[in-house]
Amino acid sequence: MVDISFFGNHKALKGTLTVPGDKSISHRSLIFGAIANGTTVIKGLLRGDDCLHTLACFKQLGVDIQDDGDTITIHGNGLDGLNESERILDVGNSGTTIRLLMGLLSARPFYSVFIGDDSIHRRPMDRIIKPLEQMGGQLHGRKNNRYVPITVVGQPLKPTEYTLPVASAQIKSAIILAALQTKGVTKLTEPAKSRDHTERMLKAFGGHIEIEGTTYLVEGPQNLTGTTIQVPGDISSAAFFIVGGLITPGSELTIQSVGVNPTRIGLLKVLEAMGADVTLSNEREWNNEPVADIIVRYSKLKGTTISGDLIPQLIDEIPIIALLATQADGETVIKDAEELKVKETNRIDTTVDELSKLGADIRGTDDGMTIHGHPGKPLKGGHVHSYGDHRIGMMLAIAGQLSTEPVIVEEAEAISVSFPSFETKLKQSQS
Ligand SMILES: O=C(O)C1=C[C@@H](OP(=O)(O)O)[C@@H](O)[C@H](O)C1
Ligand SMILES: C=C(OP(=O)(O)O)C(=O)O
Repeated sequence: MVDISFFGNHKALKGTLTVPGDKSISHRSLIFGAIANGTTVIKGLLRGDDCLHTLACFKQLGVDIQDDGDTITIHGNGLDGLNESERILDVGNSGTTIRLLMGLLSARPFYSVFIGDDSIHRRPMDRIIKPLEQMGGQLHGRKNNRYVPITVVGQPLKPTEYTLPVASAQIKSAIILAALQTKGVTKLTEPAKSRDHTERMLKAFGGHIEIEGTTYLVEGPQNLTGTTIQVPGDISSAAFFIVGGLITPGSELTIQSVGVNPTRIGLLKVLEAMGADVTLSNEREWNNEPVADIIVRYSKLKGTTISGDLIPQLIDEIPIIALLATQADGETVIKDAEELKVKETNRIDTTVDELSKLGADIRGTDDGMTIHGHPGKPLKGGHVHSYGDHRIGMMLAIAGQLSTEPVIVEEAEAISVSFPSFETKLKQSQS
């Protein structure tokens, strides 16, 4: 367990930077590359712990993956190129890895076992097992099929119609990966639009999916063809620098080549409502994914309400939005965000508890939190805990921009789950 001290001492954040590759897109590029026929080249893959676990799982499943330190090359042999792993598949801290691979492996003709870290052992897996069981899948987990360890006895599945209980790209993607291997048409409906990277990347690999609003039709079986993927920067990682710039007087930052997929830009919509000076430039597309440079300047902000269909578009950004709201004039209310309770930690509790320790005026609710902002009022320093949650760790590090004493983040090594170069980049930006 590593403690790291963060103390920005109100130093403006300045300059031009890039953030590591998008985590969701990185996982999917490895998955599709592994099950496609032919060569897939991935540039800009996130080398965070979560994606490295996905990569290691596919190596264990017998996929030929070369890594020259810059580019990943996968020599895929289609779905038949996956073979039973002799050992347990360890997903570490990564919910995306386990949930997407449960869907994928439920239709492969072999036996698989998954484990992960303590956090993964507390996160619900029945949300994946239920729809796959409806397709005839045989998956089992601890506590009545709810928790890891999970075993999967892969076999041919039948198509189904399923309505997701929550808007979740992990559930949607797990079912799509099973449906791609299943003869017939599988139909999914989600209550609100979740991130659509799987759908976009499926098309980049030559696959098909019909999308009508929040209903998806997948006809299987499908054969995919390897391609070249350039992964954009992760807006969920950029969010820490965007907020750092907005709350530290004198800041002006350009974050280059960030993914601005419409299902991921809830943060930008909230910032506009709060009056933030954030602009996009150099807009383009990489493999069906919109990309732009984001320019951020210190701004005076006002509180806002964040709820409903916007929540899935910014779910991972809520801890850092809570910090931002401490500096906005008036009240910020976040509701309809119960999903925060089943992330790496219960992010309602960990955000509220740790920001309260730093003197923030914040209160947890059943489905979110309420923050009373005090623009210009410094936060306190002292010991705070990430509880092994990378996003809580980085949010607390950015709080150190405005603290009167250093903010010492316990279990700060968790940050490498999604942003290994975070501390270095933050120090480089502090003018
Ligand atoms: O599919 C993905 O890549 C992800 C989906 C989201 O989870 P849910 O599907 O549980 O909402 C998000 O919180 C997670 O960081 C990554
Ligand atoms: C929730 C997250 O990831 P995962 O579900 O893949 O662990 C996250 O990165 O914030």
